[in-house]
Amino acid sequence: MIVLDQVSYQVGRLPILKNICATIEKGGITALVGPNGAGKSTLLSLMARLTPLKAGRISFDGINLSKTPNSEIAKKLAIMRQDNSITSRITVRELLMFGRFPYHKGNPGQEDHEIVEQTLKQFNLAELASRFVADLSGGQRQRALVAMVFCQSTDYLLLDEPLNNLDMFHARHLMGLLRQIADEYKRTIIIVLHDINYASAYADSIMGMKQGELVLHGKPNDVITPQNLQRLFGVDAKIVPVQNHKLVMHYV
Ligand SMILES: Nc1ncnc2c1ncn2[C@@H]1O[C@H](COP(=O)(O)OP(=O)(O)OP(=O)(O)O)[C@@H](O)[C@H]1O
Repeated sequence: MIVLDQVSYQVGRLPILKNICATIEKGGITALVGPNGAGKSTLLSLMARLTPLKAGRISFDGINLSKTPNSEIAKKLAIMRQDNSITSRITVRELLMFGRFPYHKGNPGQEDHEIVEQTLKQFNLAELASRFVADLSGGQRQRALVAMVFCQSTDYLLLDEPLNNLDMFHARHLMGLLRQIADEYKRTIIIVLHDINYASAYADSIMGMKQGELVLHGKPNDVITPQNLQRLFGVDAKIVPVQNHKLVMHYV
């Protein structure tokens, strides 16, 4: 369980996050949605301790994030950030093995190799395993980065817009895979999504942020309403039920 307790953040005098309080249950997928600049990436970055927390408290399974050594955090949570340019000449397979670093400390064993090979298959990356990450297309690189995060075998996976650059097939494949990871491997996934329909179709809960505030938090079918779409995005759109999910027809 993740507890966000009165989390605030400001840059200079500019408030970026305002008193965020939330409890995210263990297991399942939580989608973080909201307009550009709402503070989603900042919140994820604070949760991963990439940005130091200055106000409030964040805990994972009762462990206070601010008071835990990096080596312990690295086995508890893994993050894929939005800005993930990789310039060094490493292959996809090496990237995944890098994700295992908190366990093998530079000396991978049989289990590390098995996990990497299995993950390459799971993420449809076997054919790209020997390619340099820097030479991949944006979407291929994105998939490799999510696979690296998965390889870290952490309870919590924080993913900032992993569907960026993915085509229809790979976006759907990745969301299906994340669903499987949550269900079968009992991992907890917090994912920033811009497409609310993927949140509706694959997430267990949605947190909606706007102007640094958490304005809604609940099950997709409860929070996807015309009023909330208007409040969050300023959009009037028809909502259509499809296979028990509410899909937002915001294209027309
Ligand atoms: N270091 C910084 N200095 C100044 N402003 C910042 C800084 N980091 C973030 N901000 C501002 O904080 C706000 C929230 O940014 P953040 O990237 O968290 O939003 P987001 O919801 O992830 O947006 P997007 O959907 O566009 O990726 C934005 O207005 C951004 O300009």
